Amino acid sequence: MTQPRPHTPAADGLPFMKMHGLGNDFVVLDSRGQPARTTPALARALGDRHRGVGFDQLAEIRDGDGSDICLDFWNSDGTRAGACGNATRCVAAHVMGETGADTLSIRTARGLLQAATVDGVTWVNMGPPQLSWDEVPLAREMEVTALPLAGDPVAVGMGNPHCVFLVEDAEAVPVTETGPKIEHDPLFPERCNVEFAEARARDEIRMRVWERGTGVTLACGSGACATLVACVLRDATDRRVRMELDGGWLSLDWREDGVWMGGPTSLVFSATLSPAFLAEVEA
Ligand SMILES: N[C@H](CCC[C@H](N)C(=O)O)C(=O)O
Repeated sequence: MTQPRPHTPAADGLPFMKMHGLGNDFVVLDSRGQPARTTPALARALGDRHRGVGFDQLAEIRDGDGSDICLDFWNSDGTRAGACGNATRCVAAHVMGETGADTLSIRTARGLLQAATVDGVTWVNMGPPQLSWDEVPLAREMEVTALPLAGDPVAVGMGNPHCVFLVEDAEAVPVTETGPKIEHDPLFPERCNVEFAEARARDEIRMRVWERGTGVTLACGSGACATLVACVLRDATDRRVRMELDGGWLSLDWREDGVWMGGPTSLVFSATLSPAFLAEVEA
């Protein structure tokens, strides 16, 4: 399809923002007041770091639905992600900056999430963990703390599936070798994100991640939440920790109402996709 869409005259292209949280990087489309734009083909084309823009996830803001905004997430392989903690924080910081409010409600595939700015830091409640086999989901009925996998990992749903390994030394883990094997293990019918967590103290965790549909990233917010939950279930840490990821530090707090996560966010630039690029994607 080469016809320009009515709400974006060809001459204007498609505006987007590039953001990151701890180096977990995002292209953000703001489709409030207009039809959603993302297709699997657009996500793949934009996610190409050589011929597109490059991102770990694409996030698309839409008009609120009983919430301030709605947010959809895509991986660079064109698949959807039900949750993305770092992009949620980045978009929340941006929208709260626009309105001057210090709280925001965000509807995602996972449900309604709350964000808040406290002392200049953006926090998001990623919701309560999903700890039954069919919520994660796993292939068949079992305890999420008793998976038939070497290394005795814990499965945790945070709106997307995670498999968390508690390890002695996170630096020594061959993430690019083990990550994809676990991502595609038949135990996870929707594949999974894979985390390797070293509990350094009751209040500190080191974590490295392999993301479903993306690969190694510098950070993963929903993965950080899943990691905290796994460490608490194994009694390796308390419910409130600092976590070091490859891209920096997050604060996490598993409260009654869900897992809260706070940390830095950054808007890198705003730019416009050329009509020629869009026409190529749509061709
Ligand atoms: N980076 C994201 C998670 C992406 C998860 C995605 N790879 C999936 O398919 O679930 C985060 O900060 O939570």
